[in-house]
Amino acid sequence: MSKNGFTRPKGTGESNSSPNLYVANCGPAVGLTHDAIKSAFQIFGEVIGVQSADDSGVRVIVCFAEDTAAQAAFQAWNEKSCPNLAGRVLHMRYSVHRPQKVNSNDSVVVSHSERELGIPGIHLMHEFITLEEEKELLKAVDERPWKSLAKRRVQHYGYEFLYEVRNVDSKQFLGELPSFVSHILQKIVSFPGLGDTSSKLVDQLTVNEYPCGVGLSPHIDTHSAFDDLIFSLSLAGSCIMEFRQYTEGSWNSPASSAVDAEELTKSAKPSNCTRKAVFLPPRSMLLMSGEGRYAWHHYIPHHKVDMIGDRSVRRGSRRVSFTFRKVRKGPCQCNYRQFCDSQLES
Ligand SMILES: O=C(O)CCC(=O)C(=O)O
Ligand SMILES: [Fe+2]
Repeated sequence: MSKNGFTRPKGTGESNSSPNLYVANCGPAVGLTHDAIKSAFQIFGEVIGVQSADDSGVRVIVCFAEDTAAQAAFQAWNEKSCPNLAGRVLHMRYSVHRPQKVNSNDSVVVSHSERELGIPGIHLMHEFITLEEEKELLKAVDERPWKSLAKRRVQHYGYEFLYEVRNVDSKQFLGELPSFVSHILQKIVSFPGLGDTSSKLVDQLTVNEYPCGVGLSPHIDTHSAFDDLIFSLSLAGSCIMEFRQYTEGSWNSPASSAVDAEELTKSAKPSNCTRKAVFLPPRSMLLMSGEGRYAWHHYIPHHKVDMIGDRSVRRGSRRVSFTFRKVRKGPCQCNYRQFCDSQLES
């Protein structure tokens, strides 16, 4: 079963009837975008969509509207050098969609883009880094010591994040962010639409490594701890991130303790909140700012399989995130007092 819930039908050969083709040796990692693949396959009939079959970047699922179009493509291009796709030899199989069972009570519409999500201040950029850069970042952190929490491992740079108080000790500077993230810092500075704010000069990095099925409790990053902009880069595996706007929330609800208090909120069924979610693929950069950063809780569900519409997406063996923030000097003066520890406690 691929991570999208597509699988090879029983039996072999061209007798199989399915509008979906699993196509190997083809994908963004070899310079073929999903759009380019879609237009190439469209000569056989309407293509509903092209999606990654897994995180490799070289295997895709091409979904046609009609079985006959998939058969025509299979006959013409399977195991042949394909002139419309840079002469690559494509390896194909028919594939069918078998959604996996998940808890439907938990369902929330999952968006693929910031526009669909529609939360002010939340931005998502796909393919923020290349596959090569992703590999190098993972190698760099895997060569450094991890600190084990109850269910995941972390590394902190710049300033240590103290989970008990959900804050940093701003007097304990650990040093500049490591050189292996220098090119990321440059890209952050030129993230579109940021303007001239000093909060893009991030100085704190938390690296989280989540094993498959581990998530993160709903929380708002403490206002008094960090400036307006929070950047989170996803590596290795995907997940969905849910955003919750509580009507009667406060800065530390619904979980009154640390971000790592997974058990506390694991079973909490939200009744008094608006929920939205976005899919975070590997190499994407999420920016939380403004209302999305200050007034919405963010949450990674504790699932091995995320439901995206009627598709099930199995999480990889791990997801590693790099969260970049700027430690706040002085109290937060945001317009979201209800969620602001600086303004409630002063
Ligand atoms: O893993 C992520 O993308 C988010 C991490 C996060 O929200 C946090 O460390 O506060
Ligand atoms: Fe967070």
